[in-house]
Amino acid sequence: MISPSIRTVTVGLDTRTYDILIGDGLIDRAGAEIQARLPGIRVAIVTDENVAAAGHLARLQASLDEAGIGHAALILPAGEKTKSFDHLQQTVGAILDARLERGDAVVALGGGVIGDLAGFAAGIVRRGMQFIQIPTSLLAQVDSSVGGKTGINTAQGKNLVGVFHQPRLVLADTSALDTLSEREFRAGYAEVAKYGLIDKPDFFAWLEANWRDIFSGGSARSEAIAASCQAKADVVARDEYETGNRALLNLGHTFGHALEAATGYDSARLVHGEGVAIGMALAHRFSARLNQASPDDAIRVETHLKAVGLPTTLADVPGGLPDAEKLLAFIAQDKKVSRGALTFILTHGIGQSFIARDVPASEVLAFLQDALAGR
Ligand SMILES: NC(=O)c1ccc[n+]([C@@H]2O[C@H](COP(=O)([O-])OP(=O)(O)OC[C@H]3O[C@@H](n4cnc5c(N)ncnc54)[C@H](O)[C@@H]3O)[C@@H](O)[C@H]2O)c1
Ligand SMILES: O=C(O)C(=O)C[C@@H](O)[C@H](O)[C@H](O)COP(=O)(O)O
Ligand SMILES: [Zn+2]
Repeated sequence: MISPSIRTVTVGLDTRTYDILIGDGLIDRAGAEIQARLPGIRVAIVTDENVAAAGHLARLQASLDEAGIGHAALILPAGEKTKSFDHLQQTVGAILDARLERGDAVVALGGGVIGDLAGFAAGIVRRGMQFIQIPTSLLAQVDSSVGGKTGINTAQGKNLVGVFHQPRLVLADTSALDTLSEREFRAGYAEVAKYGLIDKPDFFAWLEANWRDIFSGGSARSEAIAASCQAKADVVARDEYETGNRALLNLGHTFGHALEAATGYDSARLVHGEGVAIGMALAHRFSARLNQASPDDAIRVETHLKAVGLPTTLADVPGGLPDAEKLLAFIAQDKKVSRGALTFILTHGIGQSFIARDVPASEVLAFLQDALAGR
């Protein structure tokens, strides 16, 4: 069934092993791909207004009809604020109203917001339903659809409520990216660059040379998506529940998540990938300040992120930020905090990240004060 133009990356998790299929036109083949793996199921599609308006919902529904798969759909507002208790309740209600059984599937058709929310609902309705990811943003295709982290935000911080719940299948239709805005494509690129900065210096150098081809939809685009999925699959297969090195995937997120919370999850001001871009630039600068890395590496990271049009400093966040103490309070809610001690992903250089436990809050505070003052 799988054509040669479709790439497959496998996430190896014993009996819960699943495939990520990457290629053009997969939404139109979704019905057949689902029927082949989960015969006889019905599905609840969860999507958002932008994705539906771009025609992807209709394509998916037509494909499900063709395969004889019964379906219901819930269309939610677009944007980070949708990852909320209110929308979780609405999603759970819609799945139950559609009378889906435990063996039926929730299908997330959209970006990471829809994937995280719908995945959480799938993880808790009837104590765990089947879950299928059809990611339509670059960020979701390279990161959020893989690995089983699901959840919602609260006023206290990002992703503070959720469950691990792996999908049974990921269908990354690269043609869906043609309707994505440039801003959102750029934001997703931050997570692509992240894999290079974590432990793949050659991949980062390749991105520096090839990012234009990735942005213009050339062959480098699907290559970058597959490489990113492979990088994430390798980490998840070794450490599904983040008891160790999976935390490296959080590079840039300790600062980035605090910024998202501090801006009230207002997607007009800051989206996740932009927060991650600023967070990665800060993590490299903070590492240099703590004499862990050369300042030249921090400059190299910032130069590349700026070249693609991503924000890299606190001053790049429109509308102003709270003071350093308040930002530190959000950081103190991070899920990597252990017995009160802050954990950061720091680096010894490009592709040499490491988990730093017990980072003194006083160092973080002084760094944030300087960063807010533009020093
Ligand atoms: N679970 C994980 O492992 C993981 C990993 C990374 C990020 N995340 C989460 O993912 C979220 C960010 O994901 P995102 O950047 O995809 O945001 P998103 O879901 O808000 O999507 C970005 C925007 O693009 C629109 N969109 C998506 N696909 C489209 C398409 N094909 N055509 C037109 N418009 C389209 C959406 O409507 C939205 O406005 C954050 O909440 C973040 O915390 C989770
Ligand atoms: O999958 C992971 O593990 C990641 O950390 C990937 C991140 O890009 C993603 O944003 C994730 O949701 C952050 O995880 P969290 O545990 O800090 O909420
Ligand atoms: Zn992320």
